[in-house]
Formats: sequence, structure tokens, C-alpha cells
Amino acid sequence: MSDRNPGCELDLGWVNNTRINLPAVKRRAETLGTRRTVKKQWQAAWLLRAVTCIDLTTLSGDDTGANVQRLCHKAARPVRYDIMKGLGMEDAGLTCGAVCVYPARVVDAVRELKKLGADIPVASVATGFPSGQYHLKTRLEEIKLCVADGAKEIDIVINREMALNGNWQGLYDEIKAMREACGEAHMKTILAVGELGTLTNVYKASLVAMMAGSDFIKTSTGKEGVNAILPVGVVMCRAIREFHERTGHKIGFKPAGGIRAAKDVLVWLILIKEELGDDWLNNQMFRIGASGLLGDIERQLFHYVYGRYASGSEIPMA
Ligand SMILES: O=C[C@H](O)COP(=O)(O)O
Repeated sequence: MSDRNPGCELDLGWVNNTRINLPAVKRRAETLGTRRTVKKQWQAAWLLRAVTCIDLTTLSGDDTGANVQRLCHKAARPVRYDIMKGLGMEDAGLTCGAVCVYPARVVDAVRELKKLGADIPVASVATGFPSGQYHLKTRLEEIKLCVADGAKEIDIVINREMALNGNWQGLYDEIKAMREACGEAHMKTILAVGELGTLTNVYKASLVAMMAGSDFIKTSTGKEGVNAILPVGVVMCRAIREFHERTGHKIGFKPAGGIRAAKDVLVWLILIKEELGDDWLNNQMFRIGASGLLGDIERQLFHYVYGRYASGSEIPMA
């Protein structure tokens, strides 16, 4: 990843000055997928780029070493060899951006990726994911344990109670402590946008998270009622843009939760290109948290190469 965000002092004047023009944000989100068409070889290229940005995720109560092992294999070789050959990309060494698991499964993922010789970071959710409703002491300890187990990226959840009550100082202090606990591991801060009430709160929480030193801001856990939706994407990207303009630091963005279709991921890529620019169109600055997206991307790439859709048995790992 690029130079890390050192964070800055909490600027409450800046945070409290936030105003969101809701109709304008909605209009922007609605027209994102309608003004630009990405077809044929360009679509295949964009989808391959999207694959490299996926944090391939399993976050289930019944996760075991076995399904984490399978996930690691898929992350290391995300698209079937013959499809990659058909695209002339068989030697590109294409992998997913990271494997994302619960803290108790980090050791399984680290071990498996090592066995595969795959240079893919393991991301762990932490800090009482998904609710965050735990004592700060245990949330910080959880980060340290994940890092000790080999996680290179930590996806923390914010304290929604503080955000909803406008306790931005409290939120800033907690996130800063979490960043310290991460040490060298990169920190993605999950805002859980579906529980923040308003887009104004989403913008304010984005600013506070970046001021406290987050490397990425992430929309959702995938467990809220509303997860990654485009209006939220517009608002968070604009917060990232403003933070960059005012501090010079580039913060990454990770939409997560409910992104399942290749056609949807193309719109997210358009959002990034248009709101943040090409510097963000890579897996150092952009990730997609998804458990079920890769299969659909692989199906679309299969269609591009063979001119027909694959049956379920032809892409068994999807
Ligand atoms: O952080 C990643 C999300 O939990 C994934 O959500 P998803 O299962 O809806 O793709």
C-alpha cells in the first residue's frame, strides 16, 4: 500500500460544517451507471481489475478451516485457467486483493496462503465485529491478537452509539487507539452506514475516521439492513476527496456488503474513476468486500471468452 495516513488533530469545526445536498447525491448515484458504457474487451479488463480489488470474504458462524482453505485457493487463482488463457492473461499472476475472515480463522488463512506461496494479505475483522458493542479494552486486545496471528489488515467497526450522539471526540479517540493497536497492519474503518441514520453522519464519521489515521474507510459489515449503496459511496468518496485536498493524504475506499453482480461492480468502478480518479483504481486504494461477487464475474468472463454462459458445473468453485 502507499504511504500511510498519519492522521491529524480532530478538527471539529470542519466536521460540524458538513452539509449534504440529498437530492443532488441521489441524482448523482442514479445516473452513475447510465452515462458511460463499458463493453466487450474493456468490460473484461475492468472485471479483471475488479477481481484484483476483491477482499474475498467469509464471515459466517459456521466457518471452518476447510472452507477458509477453499477460499484461499480461490483468492490465489480467482479465475479458471482456460478463461485466463482465452483472455491472454494466463501469466499475469492475478489474485484477489485479500482474504477476509473472522479473528479465529486468521491462523487458518495465513497457513494456507503460505502453503500456496501466495502473496495475499489476510484481513481480519475485529473490535467486536459486527456490532462493536463491547468494552474498548477487549476490542483493542482483539486487534492485537489478530495481528499476532498474522493479519496484515484489520477491518475495525466504529462505535455507532458515539456517532449517533455526535460524540466525535470520543469516536476519534477510540479509532486512534485502534490504529495504534494495529501497528504495521493497515486499518480499514467500517462505518456501518446503515446504522448511522443520515448521510450527514456518514460524511462526518468518514472525516473523523480519516483524521484518526484510518488507511481505508469501508461502508458496511455486510450484516446491517442497508449495506453498500451508491448514494453512500458518493458521500464517502467526496469525503475522501476533500480530506485529500486539505491534508494531501490519500485514503482508500472499500464498499462491502451485498455486492453480488458484475454489472454492479462496474458502476462502483465508474464511481471511483469519476469521483476520485485513476490513482484510486487499484487494490492499494480500492477494495470491494464481497463473499458472492467473484462467481458472477467469472461467469461474465466465461461468456466473453466462449460466447455462452457457463452451467453451474463448469464453474464449480464460483
Ligand atoms: O466485509 C465484507 C462483507 O461482510 C461481505 O458482505 P457480503 O457477504 O454481502 O458480500
